[in-house]
Amino acid sequence: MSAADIAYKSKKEALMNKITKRKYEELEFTCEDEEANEVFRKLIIKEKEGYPEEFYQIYTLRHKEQIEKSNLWKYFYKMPKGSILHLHFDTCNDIDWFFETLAFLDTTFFNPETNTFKYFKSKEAAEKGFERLSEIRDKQENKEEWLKNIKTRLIVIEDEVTDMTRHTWDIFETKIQAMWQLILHKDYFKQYLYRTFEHFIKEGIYRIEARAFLQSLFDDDHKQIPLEEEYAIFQEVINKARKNLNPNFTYSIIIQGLKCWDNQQVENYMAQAIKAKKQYPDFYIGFDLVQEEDGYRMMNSFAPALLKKKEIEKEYGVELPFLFHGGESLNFQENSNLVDLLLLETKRIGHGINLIHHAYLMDYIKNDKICIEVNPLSNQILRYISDLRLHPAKTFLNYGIKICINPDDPGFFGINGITYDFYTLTLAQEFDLKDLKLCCFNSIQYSLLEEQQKQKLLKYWNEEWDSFVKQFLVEQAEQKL
Ligand SMILES: O=c1[nH]cnc2c1ncn2[C@@H]1O[C@H](CO)[C@@H](O)[C@H]1O
Repeated sequence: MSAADIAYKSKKEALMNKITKRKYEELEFTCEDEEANEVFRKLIIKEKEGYPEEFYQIYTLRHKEQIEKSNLWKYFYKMPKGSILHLHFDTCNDIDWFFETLAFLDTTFFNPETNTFKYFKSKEAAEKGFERLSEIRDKQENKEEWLKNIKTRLIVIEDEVTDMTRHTWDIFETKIQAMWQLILHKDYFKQYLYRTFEHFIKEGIYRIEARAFLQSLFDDDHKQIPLEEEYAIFQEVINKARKNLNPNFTYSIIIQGLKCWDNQQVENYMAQAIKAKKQYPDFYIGFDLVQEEDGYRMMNSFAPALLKKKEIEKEYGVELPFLFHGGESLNFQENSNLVDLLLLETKRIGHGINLIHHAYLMDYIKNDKICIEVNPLSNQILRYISDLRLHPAKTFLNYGIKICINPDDPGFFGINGITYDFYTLTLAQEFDLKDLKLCCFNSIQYSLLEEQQKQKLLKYWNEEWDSFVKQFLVEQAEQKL
């Protein structure tokens, strides 16, 4: 090698060191991590060979069954993933389970005209148009076909995702709301929530920060439940999960309001949210506004209401951070919500897709360590990114921006848990094991856990991660023999 070659090589090495240091600044890798990473990188390329080109496009979940049977699925499933930081509390229904447990109870009613489900304590109490679902089923000649069809009322299906004559958000919102009057009944909700926990905890999730409405649960007479009772219901299910599934598990709520509200409604709701935080500070941990971002007002129009937060916080003597959705948009001129999110001091950003187009903000977001909650399959199903290879996740990651991987509304996408998002994003963008370790680490590091608890969870996750990597290496070595 010539002197010039040697100099070039060492210059390149120095540059690469600088780049990786910036990307991994808060994280360390063991020798086993490095070794496993090399194996994993090759396996990902091999795994990709099993799928056709269209795997990444438009509706990747059409390959759901093949994904579950793939060589690497079990590793993705078992990987200790840390936290889920972006999930809507009411969109996790495990459809098959629902039809086995709750759908045919005497209190489950359905209106075939409006396609809505609703709880009624008795037949006499049922509103016009609603029939017991079990009685509707009993009248069917072909029960199997009917069951298959009714299941599609609760999820977004491929035909809807690909039907360009319809706006997916309309389909999506209608289907979500069709379940509220049933699943948010206090007794149904307890079972539903526990089932959600089971899925996530089995997949190596130790914490969930879910977006939820304040006081959305109701009793047998459809009366809203007081905050104290609602809190008690959540705690009962969380404690059961801690006892039966994992004692390290925690669940907190980011209170979500709606973008269709006017500023007075937002302000009043925010005040209620701050009051709830004062009462249960570990449980109610943040504030957000949801719904289709470009379907309603822009964030700067909400600012007059949102800026009142500091005043209200002072009054109650607590702080309730903003954790806003933002940049879930393909409108680049009209939508500069990300700028407003920075000014409003959001702690994290849900989605952040159009940050690529407001690239002048990337430095601020990196330096302020504002974690981006990435939701790959949601972005594809809601038609923001049709090809997962073009998702900005890896660009953010390589730039040094903190990201974590999330499922957003898994039940409504017809899946359970978070593994599908991990798997499909990894294949699409050729994430390696170090990238994934970073995403998992970020999901704990940028959670809103109180510092001591966070350190404790990081330690636990680290141990789980190390044994996962060791096991992976052992199995890979055995396969080679
Ligand atoms: O990706 C999203 N962006 C914005 N809002 C969403 C998204 N997914 C769900 N919701 C909102 O959350 C409610 C359920 O809790 C949905 O009805 C929808 O308004």
